[in-house]
Amino acid sequence: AACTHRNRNDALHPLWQSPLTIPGGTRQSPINIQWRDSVYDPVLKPLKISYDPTTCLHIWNNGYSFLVEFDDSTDRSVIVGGPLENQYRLKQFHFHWGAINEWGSEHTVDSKFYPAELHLVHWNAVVYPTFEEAVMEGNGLAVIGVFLKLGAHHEGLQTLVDALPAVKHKDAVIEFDVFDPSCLIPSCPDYWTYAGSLTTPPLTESVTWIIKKKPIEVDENQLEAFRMLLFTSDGEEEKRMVDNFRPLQPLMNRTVRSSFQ
Ligand SMILES: COc1ccc(C[C@H]2SC(=S)NC2=O)c(OC)c1
Ligand SMILES: [Zn+2]
Repeated sequence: AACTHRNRNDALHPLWQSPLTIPGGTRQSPINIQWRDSVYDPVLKPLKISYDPTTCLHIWNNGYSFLVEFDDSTDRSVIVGGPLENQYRLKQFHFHWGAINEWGSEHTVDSKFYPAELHLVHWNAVVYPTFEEAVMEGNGLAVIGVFLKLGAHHEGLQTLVDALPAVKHKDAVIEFDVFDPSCLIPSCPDYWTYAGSLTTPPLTESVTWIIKKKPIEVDENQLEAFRMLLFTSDGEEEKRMVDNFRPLQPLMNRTVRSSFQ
């Protein structure tokens, strides 16, 4: 079902009024990760994650997803190592999800969709003066992708879920002042990495993707809480915020590397 869902009118998908592809794009995201085609790279280091929970600022509904934004004016919440040459600063995290549990993730593994996918967005503040400039550069961003699968209740996610009714409508924002997003990242160190892009406009090819092999488990109520958010502003005709993921893009001349054998 998911595959027909994706093929039917992808270009007309509500989220993609703008052109689906960028002219000359050679490293677009998301992609299908074919496990057996990924290449183990022994040179890849473990990813080092150090987040300061007090850098958390607020949650807001931007009309595409809900974002938790961080104070990225200093190096208090950073990642380093893995495939990265520099240290990258945490700017925000957000999710992508489906209307039903059969699909929702942006990346797939051996053509399997997960019900949702978490993106933790970081930028290269060592080389670039601002996030906006980093967004335009090949080594500007590093995004950690974490798959969500249906299973046990996730305690750490619940604090976030409890705040969602307050940001039901587009442009709603609430203060969210202490949260450590490392509780959303599996302890298993294994990941895939490849060179890709933003998955929404401007679709710039500036992302080093780090996709965790292990998903986190969340329960049905927690996924349903995502689905009660709205794409629309207060007062407009309600459109549920679901299926906010981009269709799969061609791998082209890329290799997906794995940190594990
Ligand atoms: C202008 O710069 C932007 C615009 C949009 C997003 C969010 C997109 S990109 C991604 S990964 N997932 C998403 O939903 C950015 O995130 C880095 C950066
Ligand atoms: Zn995303």
